[in-house]
Amino acid sequence: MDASDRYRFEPSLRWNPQVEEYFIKAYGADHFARISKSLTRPSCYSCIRVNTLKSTNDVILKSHRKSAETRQQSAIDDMNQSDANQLLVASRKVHNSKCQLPRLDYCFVCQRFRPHNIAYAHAQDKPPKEIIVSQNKSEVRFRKCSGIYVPGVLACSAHVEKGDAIAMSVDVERPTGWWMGRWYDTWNYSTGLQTGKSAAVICEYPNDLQHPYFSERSGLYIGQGATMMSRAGMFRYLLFLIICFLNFWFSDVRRKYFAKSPSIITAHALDPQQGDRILDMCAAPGGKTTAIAILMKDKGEVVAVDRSHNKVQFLTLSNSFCGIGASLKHFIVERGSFF
Ligand SMILES: C[S@@+](CC[C@H](N)C(=O)[O-])C[C@H]1O[C@@H](n2cnc3c(N)ncnc32)[C@H](O)[C@@H]1O
Repeated sequence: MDASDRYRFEPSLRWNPQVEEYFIKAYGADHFARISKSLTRPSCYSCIRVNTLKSTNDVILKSHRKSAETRQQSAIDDMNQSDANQLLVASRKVHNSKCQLPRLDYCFVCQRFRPHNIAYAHAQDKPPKEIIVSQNKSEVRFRKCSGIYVPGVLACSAHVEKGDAIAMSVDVERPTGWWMGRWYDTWNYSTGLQTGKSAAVICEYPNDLQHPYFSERSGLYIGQGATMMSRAGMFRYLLFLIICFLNFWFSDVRRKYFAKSPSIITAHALDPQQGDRILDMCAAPGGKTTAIAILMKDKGEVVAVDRSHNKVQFLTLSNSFCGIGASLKHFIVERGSFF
């Protein structure tokens, strides 16, 4: 395939005709076309809900701003003269502000300086270096507007160095990685729990990365990123961020202080009061459960149920880490199915 075709991606949405007609009537054709196009791009902001049982919006906002400045400075310090520098620095610039909606003043909005900063067509003046990632990982990352970590990488061009601009493609034929007759999915990004066995497999033998037939792989190009480590580094480190793809980071503000979650609106619509008894039927990973418990000021009763054993375990762990459930009369997390 010609490089000019391979490194171009023009995502578009196909709507159910009835839904499309409804929205066109509601918004007008032009406005709806713009909305439709925006939906093919990563969101340009994220909403952070502060755990008011542990901290306040002001404290978190200040700490987050400070760490964003530090990261930006370190990106500038790190600069080698590669064409990825601009991308790196731009992707680390974030602007945070308090949410202006009524009763949501304990949330803040992180907005990127250059929204939708993604190059869907690669500069054609030289053949790009490329990374192929698993479909599963790219979807998760795309939804969350974040980076790609080592376990999500299936193949990587030779001579990739830290700071290189990189074409990112998705292996659309394989949903995840394949090893010894079974699919692996080493890192659960939503829970942050690592399944030790399969992760070790990749570490000892990063099978796909060593394959010589990289150039024969088919991959759907989805955009450009900047590498945070060299190809050699990928063999050494297991879980490092490898592509800074539309990214902003929260790793240095600890999880117990906030959650990145739009569930907050749902919790407000429910309007839970202190002393209420609330059943959350499909609870994991706990976005609404924790939002509800916080609105109840941790006083009352919440029963959170999910059918997935692993997710229930994580929900229990993360809630106690967040200090939620400590003073609720009952805070029960169970495995079970409602439907
Ligand atoms: C989209 S997530 C829910 C998100 C969650 N409410 C929050 O705010 O973070 C859907 C969850 O429903 C669970 N689930 C699906 N079918 C279920 C069932 N029949 N009974 C209980 N849980 C179920 C899944 O395991 C999954 O964790």
